[in-house]
Amino acid sequence: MVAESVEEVPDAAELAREQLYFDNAWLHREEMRGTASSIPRAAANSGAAAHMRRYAQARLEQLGSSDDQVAFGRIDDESGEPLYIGRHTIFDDQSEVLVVNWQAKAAIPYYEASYTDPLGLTRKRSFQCTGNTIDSFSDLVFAQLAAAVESLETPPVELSDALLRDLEQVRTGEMREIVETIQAAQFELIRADADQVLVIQGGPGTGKTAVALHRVSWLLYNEHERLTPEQVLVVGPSPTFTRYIRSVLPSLGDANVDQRDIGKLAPAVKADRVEPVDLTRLKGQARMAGLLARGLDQRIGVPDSGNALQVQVNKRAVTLDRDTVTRVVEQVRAMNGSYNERRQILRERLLAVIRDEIRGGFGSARQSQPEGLLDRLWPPLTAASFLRELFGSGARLIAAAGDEFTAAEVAMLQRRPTDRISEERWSHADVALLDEADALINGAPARYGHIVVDEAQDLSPMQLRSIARRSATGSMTIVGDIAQSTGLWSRDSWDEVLEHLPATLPHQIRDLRFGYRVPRQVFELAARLLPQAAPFVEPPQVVRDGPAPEVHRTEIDERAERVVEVATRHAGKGRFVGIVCPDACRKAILQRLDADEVKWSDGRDGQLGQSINLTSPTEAKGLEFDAVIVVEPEEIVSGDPRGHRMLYVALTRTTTHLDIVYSGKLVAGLFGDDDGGDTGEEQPSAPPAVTVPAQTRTGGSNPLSEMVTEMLAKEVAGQIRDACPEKLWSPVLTRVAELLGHPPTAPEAR
Ligand SMILES: Nc1ncnc2c1ncn2[C@@H]1O[C@H](COP(=O)(O)OP(=O)(O)OP(=O)(O)O)[C@@H](O)[C@H]1O
Repeated sequence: MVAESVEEVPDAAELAREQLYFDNAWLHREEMRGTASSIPRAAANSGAAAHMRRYAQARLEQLGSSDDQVAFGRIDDESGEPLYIGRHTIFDDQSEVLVVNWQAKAAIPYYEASYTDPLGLTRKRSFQCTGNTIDSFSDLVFAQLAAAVESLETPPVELSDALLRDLEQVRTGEMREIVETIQAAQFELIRADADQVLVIQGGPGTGKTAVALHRVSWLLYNEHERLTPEQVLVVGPSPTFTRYIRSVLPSLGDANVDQRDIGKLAPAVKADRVEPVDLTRLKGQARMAGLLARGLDQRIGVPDSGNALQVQVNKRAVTLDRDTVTRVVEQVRAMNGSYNERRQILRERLLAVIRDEIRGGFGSARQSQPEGLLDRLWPPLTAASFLRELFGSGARLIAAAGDEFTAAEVAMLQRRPTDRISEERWSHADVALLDEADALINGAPARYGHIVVDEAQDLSPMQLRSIARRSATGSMTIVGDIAQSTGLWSRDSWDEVLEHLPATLPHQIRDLRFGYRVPRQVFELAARLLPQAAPFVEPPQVVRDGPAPEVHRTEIDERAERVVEVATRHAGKGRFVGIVCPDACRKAILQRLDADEVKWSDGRDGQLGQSINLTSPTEAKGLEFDAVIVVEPEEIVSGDPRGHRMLYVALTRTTTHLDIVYSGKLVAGLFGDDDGGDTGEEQPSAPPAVTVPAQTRTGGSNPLSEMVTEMLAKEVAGQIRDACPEKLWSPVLTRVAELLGHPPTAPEAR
């Protein structure tokens, strides 16, 4: 469990001294801001001025706003020399550093010093400010901390008040930077070597996304000679997620990083075609890459038809020698390079063949039109036209499939093309195929020096290939949680992801163990799913408490009303609310929201609103809300091949409040094993959360289950008592047991 850290209370004189330092640093920062603003005025011409304006703007952004506190921390080493840590470096008139920025190597001990290894520090101070006015500060004095810890049996997790305060803050629709409170284990990953594939694995809310984004900022600062913001790509699972995280890097001063969702990597198409699950899965498999490569190669060749080798030279038809053309085509086909690069080479070679053929008889070869012949030998294609023609032709598909696909799979891939290519409708799975085809036809896309992939555990092999081909060096940060891996590509191991990523650099898988988002009471409930969802995963250790989850049992036709009622109650208290509901319940809830004129936002639109948001469990991945309402958990479980994982995701989106609204069955195992068939009346709230540590949640008695049993038993007893005389109680109970399929054990046998 987490222990209180040893922190000193500030004294007034020291506070005043610190404020003087802050005021002085503030004045110097203002001077630096003034200098930055005047840079464009020094430009010799308008071109230079534009360039300098951009530079000045970037410099001003780096320096933050006038209202920002100059520093958030200070470290003192054994020499007694303090070092102030802030978001931006501040110099005085003699170019001495007054405040060092958090990414600087000198700031490392601020994050990584601990009572076991203080890294030469005697003290770490954290400031709480309003603007640049220090309200208070707290100190960790490492010698005192070590002494205090020695007296404890279990070493504590060091948690500062600043961290706990930060975690308690009300959330908005956008993720925030966490530079003030990054924890040592997180910082170690943030500054891990760039030359690797670093996999950050961790339970919900362990800070994986936050760490990956701060890692980008760290690398941009410390590796600036080889990495610019434009050379970094951050890939998220959905537009909503990308919007949710998009302001973190700009707020760290790194605005030009390319942040996109996985659907936006390929050539732009509208991907709204709905396809059967089997087809989506087939299209995501890596062997589709072979099919596309073969299919494209099969578009090249010398046609049999009579006039195929005719070209017009100086308005006269000339037929080229078949053997010669065939030899040239085969030579070019065997070359390296994209389809279009080689097509260009073939054009040049055809001109040479024409030159030889006419030997000056029909005028110059330059007056020939080889385009028609070129198109017949090597047709002009775009990714979309190639894929449309491939899927539209059984013969082409069969030839491209070779031995690697069954006849049934080929039949599944075939579809009738639309009359016009602009009318073609593409599916999500097609997007990665279009990207693969585009790379084959036009060559590799723009490549990046470092790529971050969030929620990587769910991506298809074809999507992973899309990402891999954008990596210039193999340097990547892969983020996710195997216990949250759901959908068609749910996995039990990172190896299945790594096999599709570049292997030019070594990889390592690192765990984050502390859960910062989800309060203990909620996590203990969610963790009950883990033995079934991901038995091999060690649950994170939660760091704070919150209110117990509430369970609402309603009639099916009152379910939407109850959901909206709970959501508006939370929203009324200024909370950022997420309704996580399976598709089957969605319509009724949104109708109810509209009927009640409640302002809400649709997670499918790619943007979260400030108040009530409606999302599916899949869309909710990676997001968080102050209050989460999970609707009909049983349907969430049955709606995904890894339904228990999906429910685990849904339940762990909250930073504070969790409500579960259901009308059917409650998922077996969530509240114990006996609650699946409960038919009781409304159950206004769940029993309080158990205090069993997550690590010991399996085996032994189950207090939550006992409480539910007790509650339901009392409810049923009340109904029987009200409904019939005492002499009927026993036969009624016997009949109830029979109806449930469990004849009661004879009393004497118990
Ligand atoms: N050191 C920290 N200081 C302050 N807040 C933190 C810290 N670490 C994590 N958090 C907060 O915890 C919450 C969860 O973080 P994040 O979304 O990065 O977790 P995650 O591991 O990616 O979760 P999930 O697996 O659910 O996507 C965020 O609100 C984040 O700001």
